[in-house]
Amino acid sequence: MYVQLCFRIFILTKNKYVRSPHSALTKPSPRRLHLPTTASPFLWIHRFHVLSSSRGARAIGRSEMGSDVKVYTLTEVSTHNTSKDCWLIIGGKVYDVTKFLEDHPGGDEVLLSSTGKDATDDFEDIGHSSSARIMMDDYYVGEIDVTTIPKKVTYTPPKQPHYNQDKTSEFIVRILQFLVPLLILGLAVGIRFYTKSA
Ligand code: HEM
Repeated sequence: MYVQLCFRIFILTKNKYVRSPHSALTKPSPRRLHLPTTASPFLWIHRFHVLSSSRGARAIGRSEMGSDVKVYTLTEVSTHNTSKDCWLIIGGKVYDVTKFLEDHPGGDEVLLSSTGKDATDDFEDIGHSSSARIMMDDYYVGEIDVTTIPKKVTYTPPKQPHYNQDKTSEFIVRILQFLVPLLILGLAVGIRFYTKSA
């Protein structure tokens, strides 16, 4: 504790010392994380300390620190699938929308039908407004363990078989197309000739 205090005093005085005359014109931000202007190890230690403090934790974000975020599996979330207890998975996050069911402008049924799966696509397809996205924060309960969500199966159509791969049969068909009408014509002429002479 004492050593930490000494470091801080030293760093504060050192920061004051290294600050250029230009920076004195601007109001120094207390939240700014000072990047070391020198290769001083003290400044690196100070930066590390700020990052690991609660202030730094907030700057990084709750999810990256991972301490106060609850991570749920798909199976856990799937159990909350009734009008009295309804959870959704949208964008890797879990939302308890039970209290929102009646107020949802799109109705409660769509929300209930989006339980037990990743509802991100359903949510995005509607084209929800930015105010709807801000509203979501009120219902946030945790993160989803993405490994528990089955991967999307993309449909790839089966390869069509090439029926006309055999060139020989194609050639025979073409010849027949030409010969058959000729044969019919010849037959007709022959019959006509035969009946006339008879
Ligand atoms: C926490 C999650 C959700 C919140 C906070 C939310 C909020 C809203 C809001 C505020 C609207 C009004 C229009 C807008 O401002 O965009 C809306 C409309 C709608 N939402 Fe949601 N929604 C959520 C999840 C979902 C999900 C998962 C679906 C599933 C399909 C859905 C389907 C709809 C539909 C169909 C409408 C009506 C759109 C229209 O009439 O044009 N919502 N939602």
